Amino acid sequence: MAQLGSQTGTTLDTPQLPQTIEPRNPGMDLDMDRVMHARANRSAIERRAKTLPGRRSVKKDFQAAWLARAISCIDLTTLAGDDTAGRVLRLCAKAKQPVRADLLEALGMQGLTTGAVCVYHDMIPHALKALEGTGIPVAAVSTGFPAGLSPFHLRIAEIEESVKAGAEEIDIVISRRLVLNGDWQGLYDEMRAFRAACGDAHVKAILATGELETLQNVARASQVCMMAGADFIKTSTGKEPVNATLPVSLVMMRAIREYYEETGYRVGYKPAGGISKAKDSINYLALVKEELGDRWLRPDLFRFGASSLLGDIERQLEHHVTGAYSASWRHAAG
Ligand SMILES: O=C[C@H](O)COP(=O)(O)O
Repeated sequence: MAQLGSQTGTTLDTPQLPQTIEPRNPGMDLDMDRVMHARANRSAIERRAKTLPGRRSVKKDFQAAWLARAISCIDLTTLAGDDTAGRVLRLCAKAKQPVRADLLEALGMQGLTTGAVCVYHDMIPHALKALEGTGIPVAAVSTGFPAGLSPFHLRIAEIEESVKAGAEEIDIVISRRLVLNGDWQGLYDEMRAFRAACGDAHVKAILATGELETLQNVARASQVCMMAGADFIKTSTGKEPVNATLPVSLVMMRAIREYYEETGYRVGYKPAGGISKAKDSINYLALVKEELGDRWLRPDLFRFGASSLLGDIERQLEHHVTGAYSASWRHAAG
């Protein structure tokens, strides 16, 4: 596998998981001082975010490795009302072999898979069967996804059912109204209960940032969910009018960094919704590298929630192999 590098000249090794898997985030008591201290200066965040797209220059030799890393971090997703077993089987086939075999061979990337497959509860058995023996985990969205407005006991029961069905990762949605009302104790208690219902499964907390009104709310909700034991914080369901953005990602990554500095626990990050271009995936990976460091550039701490990103990455890898880069990609890659 080629090394991963950036304009800084630094390199990373292969995208396999490290020997030591991160311990689960045990959470901590709700610390209201820290919650109220969590702030986000919108204009400073937006200024910084504007410097990102187009400035990232990934050397040509490293481009395929960056894209391979992106693939290894995708939660390959189908979350549609008309999902069928057949669609989930096709999705799982893509997760197992994300790129054409001849391309993988030409790039020396045999064995590459996506990070996980993400489906609704009813699709878990189909995904598990299709992924048997691959080590690719099944993630299930839960708690009345995407609105999260079903009765609380049913949201807990849904998590328990999905864990029982074999999902190793549960993507819960928080109650946005708790954030909008500044009810941080309520959010903490809700997240704590979701965490407990997940048992040994990893829990990703979807904040639905496009509905939280301010970046300060995003910063505070991130802190509260981590204190309550979230293993990942995730931007969006993909169903809000505004989903993952770079400014929101900056705020959430900085919250993760603060939590790590404070507690020693690494919480993962998952931008989701509307990420469909290979060059966008590079921007996100570069941001993770700059804000959190290389350790977060692995599937146990970083995922893209994406239904259509893989197709564009495959096209770009094909161009890489044939040498036929598109003009826009050349520009984005520097
Ligand atoms: O969590 C994943 C998102 O729902 C995927 O959103 P997308 O279909 O815009 O890629």
